[in-house]
Amino acid sequence: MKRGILIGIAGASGSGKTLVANTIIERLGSDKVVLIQEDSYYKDLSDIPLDARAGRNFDHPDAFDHDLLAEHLTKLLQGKTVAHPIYDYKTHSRLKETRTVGPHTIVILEGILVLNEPKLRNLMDIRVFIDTALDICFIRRLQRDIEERGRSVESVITQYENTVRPMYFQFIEPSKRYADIIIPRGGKNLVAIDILTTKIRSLLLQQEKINLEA
Ligand SMILES: Nc1ncnc2c1ncn2[C@@H]1O[C@H](COP(=O)(O)OP(=O)(O)O)[C@@H](O)[C@H]1O
Ligand SMILES: Nc1ccn([C@@H]2O[C@H](COP(=O)(O)O)[C@@H](O)[C@H]2O)c(=O)n1
Repeated sequence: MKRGILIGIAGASGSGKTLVANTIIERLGSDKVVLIQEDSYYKDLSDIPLDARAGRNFDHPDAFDHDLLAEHLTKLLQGKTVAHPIYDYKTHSRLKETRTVGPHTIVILEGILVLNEPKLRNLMDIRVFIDTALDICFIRRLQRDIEERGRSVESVITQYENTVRPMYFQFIEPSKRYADIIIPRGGKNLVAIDILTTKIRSLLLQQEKINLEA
């Protein structure tokens, strides 16, 4: 039986998905809410040489283990515990250790391709797309990837031209059609974040009541 609610948040890399998700979680202020990131489910590339890994296409659906992600989401929504993988962007691989994630009433899933993938989309109760201009996304990504993901200016630009931008137009932007809510400008659209937080709070109370009565 389904005991949880799944909110999916998609959008370009750097559009503000993580910021929107974390702002909602902070505002809800409840330990019944957990964030799951599609990025944690990138396939592990530790079996290929380190210098060959960086050239891979990380923006194509095949780069992700969506079967494992769908399995973990299904378990979390049924009130079960999962061994959530931990991804390292610097080595393009999964760490040996995992994070134990227990049941939560609200699961927020964020990632570039979560609306593109039917097996994820079909599990969602609310589908959100963050619609931020691509040039703004690129500037944010450039800063973040250099500061947090160990990248150089040249590598971010090359990756953007070769894979990030083309895959956005092939897979991410078309998935906007599946959204229930489209949030323009992303992370600091506080009106949209407030509306979504209010809706999620009401779903949380409703689902908690159902779970108590079950
Ligand atoms: N509206 C905004 N204004 C300023 N900075 C933002 C805004 N939205 C996101 N950022 C910053 O841009 C970077 C990328 O945002 P993030 O939420 O990680 O994007 P995504 O998860 O979609 O890749 C982060 O450093 C974040 O703090
Ligand atoms: N080893 C990797 C794995 C992923 N990426 C890039 O991350 C982007 C998705 O993450 P966001 O937080 O930005 O949504 C995606 O566009 C991949 O290109 C990477 O560079 N290296």
